[in-house]
Amino acid sequence: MKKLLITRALPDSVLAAARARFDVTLRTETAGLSVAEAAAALRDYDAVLPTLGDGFTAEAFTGDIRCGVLANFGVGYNHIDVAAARAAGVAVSNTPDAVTDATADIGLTLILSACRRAGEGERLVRAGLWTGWQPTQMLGTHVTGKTVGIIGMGRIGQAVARRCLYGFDMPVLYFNRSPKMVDMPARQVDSLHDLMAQADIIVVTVPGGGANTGLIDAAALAAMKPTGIFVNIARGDVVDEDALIAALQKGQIAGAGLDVFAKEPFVPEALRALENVVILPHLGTAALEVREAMGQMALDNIIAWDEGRALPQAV
Ligand SMILES: NC(=O)C1=CN([C@@H]2O[C@H](COP(=O)(O)OP(=O)(O)OC[C@H]3O[C@@H](n4cnc5c(N)ncnc54)[C@H](O)[C@@H]3O)[C@@H](O)[C@H]2O)C=CC1
Ligand SMILES: O=C(O)C(=O)CO
Repeated sequence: MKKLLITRALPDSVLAAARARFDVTLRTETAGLSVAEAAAALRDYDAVLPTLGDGFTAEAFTGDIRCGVLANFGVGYNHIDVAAARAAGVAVSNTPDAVTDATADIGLTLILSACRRAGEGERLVRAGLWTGWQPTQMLGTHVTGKTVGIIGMGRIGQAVARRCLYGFDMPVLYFNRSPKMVDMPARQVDSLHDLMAQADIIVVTVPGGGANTGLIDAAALAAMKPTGIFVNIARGDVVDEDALIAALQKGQIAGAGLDVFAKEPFVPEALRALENVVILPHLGTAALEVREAMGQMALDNIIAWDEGRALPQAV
């Protein structure tokens, strides 16, 4: 039996399926693998099922390598240096599609919560400070009919766009790195700053890492409307977090909804102190059947590798 390292606890059904087929070591820590631990995993196991936060940097691939496949649990693989993996003969796969609807749903959760001040309202009630319904209390941004601007019109971006368009009558604008045709009435905008300026609500759905680190900087945020709401469901490093905090503190934008942060699980105190920000602990795919589908997809890629077949979701 091949030796498989699973770097984080997974749903029972996925673990049972993995154990039926492989000699499984399950790591139960919640923190990701350090670079040294990632290097040791590549040295000691035939296959690894890693996830976000694990340190598969170029340095991790410089030692002895026994591992033949890294089957990532998640669609985002910015924690894996894929070029270094390829050079070391390690195949990489991910879990596209399995994550799309759930992550888009969290995007809508953040749009609605940030616009309608849901977090702030809940804190008020829990603190026993609600004095009763009033026509002028806690007025937020009306979502229906507002223009949404999607940055990165891939699988998740399109799923967010469809929900906005058909659920909330929202005109959809999008900015994609390459020209992108989509099967819905949405308009592609040629410049990131034009998109930031034209939309009422911005949703970021690009991959993290590489050239996308710092894509949304102070200048991009400054292009937004003062009434604008900024939502990030992609990766924290895509946004200059200090610039975002400054924009929120100055009232340069109206609010934000964030599922991801630059240095997870660290969330800056300055961000946590802001009433006009809705903060979630990277909940995009946090539903049992979604996590089961992701785990089974990762496992199917390891089985394909074990049987000498092409990886179905090769990166
Ligand atoms: N919050 C969460 O729990 C989750 C977050 N994610 C994140 O969402 C990301 C997107 O996932 P998918 O939609 O499946 O990927 P995808 O590959 O289908 O879509 C990404 C899109 O972004 C575009 N793009 C890339 N760089 C760009 C740039 N600089 N400017 C404009 N467009 C750019 C690509 O051309 C592509 O259309 C993942 O890489 C992951 O980091 C994914 C799942 C869950
Ligand atoms: O799939 C991903 O990239 C995530 O962030 C977690 O599901």
